[in-house]
Amino acid sequence: MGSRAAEERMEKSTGVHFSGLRLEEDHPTTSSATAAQNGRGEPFVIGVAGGASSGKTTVCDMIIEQLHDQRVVLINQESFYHNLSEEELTQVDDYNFDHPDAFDTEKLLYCMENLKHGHVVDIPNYDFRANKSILPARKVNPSDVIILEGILIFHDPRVRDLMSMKIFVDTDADVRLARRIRRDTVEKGRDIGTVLDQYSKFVKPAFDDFILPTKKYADIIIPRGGDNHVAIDLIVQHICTKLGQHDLCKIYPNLYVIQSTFQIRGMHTLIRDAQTTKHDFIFYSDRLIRLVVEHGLGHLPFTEKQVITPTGSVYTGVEFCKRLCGVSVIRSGESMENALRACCKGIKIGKILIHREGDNGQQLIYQNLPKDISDRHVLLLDPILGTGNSAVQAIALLLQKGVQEANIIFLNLISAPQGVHVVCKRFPRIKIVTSEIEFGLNDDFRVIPGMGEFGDRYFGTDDD
Ligand SMILES: Nc1ncnc2c1ncn2[C@@H]1O[C@H](COP(=O)(O)OP(=O)(O)O)[C@@H](O)[C@H]1O
Ligand SMILES: Nc1ccn([C@@H]2O[C@H](COP(=O)(O)O)[C@@H](O)[C@H]2O)c(=O)n1
Ligand SMILES: [Mg+2]
Repeated sequence: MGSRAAEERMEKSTGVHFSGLRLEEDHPTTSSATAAQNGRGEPFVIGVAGGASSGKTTVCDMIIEQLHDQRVVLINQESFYHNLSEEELTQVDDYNFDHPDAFDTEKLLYCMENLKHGHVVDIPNYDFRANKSILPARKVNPSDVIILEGILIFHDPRVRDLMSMKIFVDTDADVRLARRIRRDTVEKGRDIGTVLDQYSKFVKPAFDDFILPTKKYADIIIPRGGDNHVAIDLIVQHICTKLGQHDLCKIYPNLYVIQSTFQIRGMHTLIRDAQTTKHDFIFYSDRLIRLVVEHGLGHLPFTEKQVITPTGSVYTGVEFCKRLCGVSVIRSGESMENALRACCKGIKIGKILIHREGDNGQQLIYQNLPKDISDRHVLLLDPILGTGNSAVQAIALLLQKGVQEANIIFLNLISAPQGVHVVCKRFPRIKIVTSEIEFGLNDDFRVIPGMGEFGDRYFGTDDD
């Protein structure tokens, strides 16, 4: 790809983003594409409803803290309170802030639509003391996870339809009232008489009439709010699983893309950068390869094993699968052998050389495989899955040698969707483990964005 084309691609795919957790003016940072932009699909939207002071914000903060390696943004329904007229402001005690009409839901939908399409949005900054929005608005960046929180966030079906997961925080009325009194007097500077009047006049009736009836829409009901660590752990686990799933994983259940973290994105950024030195390229490729290998090993069968610890106690664990070997596709695949040896002491590693003539004529040139390979689970090593043609040749050879299709785990650093389709359709029982799915292939059948000729960069045989 020419440098002009590369520049155009950069312009399209980057731009200034800010962590959704922070106000722009606090912590400007640059970050890379979000789920919506990197082809992983739309953001995962979570709705969190419940009575006022039930612990919604506390639960959201705990989820966000545990999702520390993901781009998450929290949007409060309270940001979309209608601004009161001067007259309403003079009689604010008669205003019902707990009725669905108190919110500008159209504006909320507009902001969500923009966020889902990858645009930065201005979210009003609501001031409870002034009973109105104040400037500056909060700049919110598109994120992988959007949490929508508010007493009536499940009321409007159009808002509910945005959500992939709905959580209702269920806390006793007396606890909610006690917390509200404390919060409104201490944080909002209100007197207790006003707080109690508002509660009996508006808050309690609205809870019964509008909030409680939306509990039926919840997928998960959390009793005890932020005290319920088990529920929060399970929610976080579920979100992580969903985020780790590339759309291709939904088509091919045997394709595993290791869950992206900022560390993994950082390593990919380095090895994909054409300016990265050979030393750094090897260092970060090795780190990523090790992760892929460890992940691949996790798909091997195991048997239960009990051992006695030095304290004389029984530890019930598992034993590694012993009938195992590696097979590297020469030459790039050899870069993965060290990581495999480091993880599996004394492992046998066979080799296959496939000559690439153009990109359709693949020819098997050389093979050196363990004699008893048919009895083994095989970790097939090739850092790049491009067209899938070499992979098909290599896998066909393994099957010819008697290896069970289900016993092959194909390990890649990066995989092009075309290669995944070719391999998974032809060999639906083999597993593919990869660290990132690429955009595709260019006219020369090279993976894009890719990282160039992996073998040349790793073994130092490129031009520089
Ligand atoms: N589990 C808890 N134990 C004690 N205090 C809590 C707990 N959860 C929330 N709070 C306090 O109650 C108040 C309301 O909680 P918050 O999470 O803001 O509720 P909501 O967002 O539903 O109005 C806050 O002052 C918060 O610190
Ligand atoms: N100016 C306002 C606006 C809203 N409220 C009350 O806030 C409650 C909702 O906020 P939560 O964090 O508890 O979800 C709701 O009960 C409103 O009555 C207010 O007091 N003043
Ligand atoms: Mg709140």
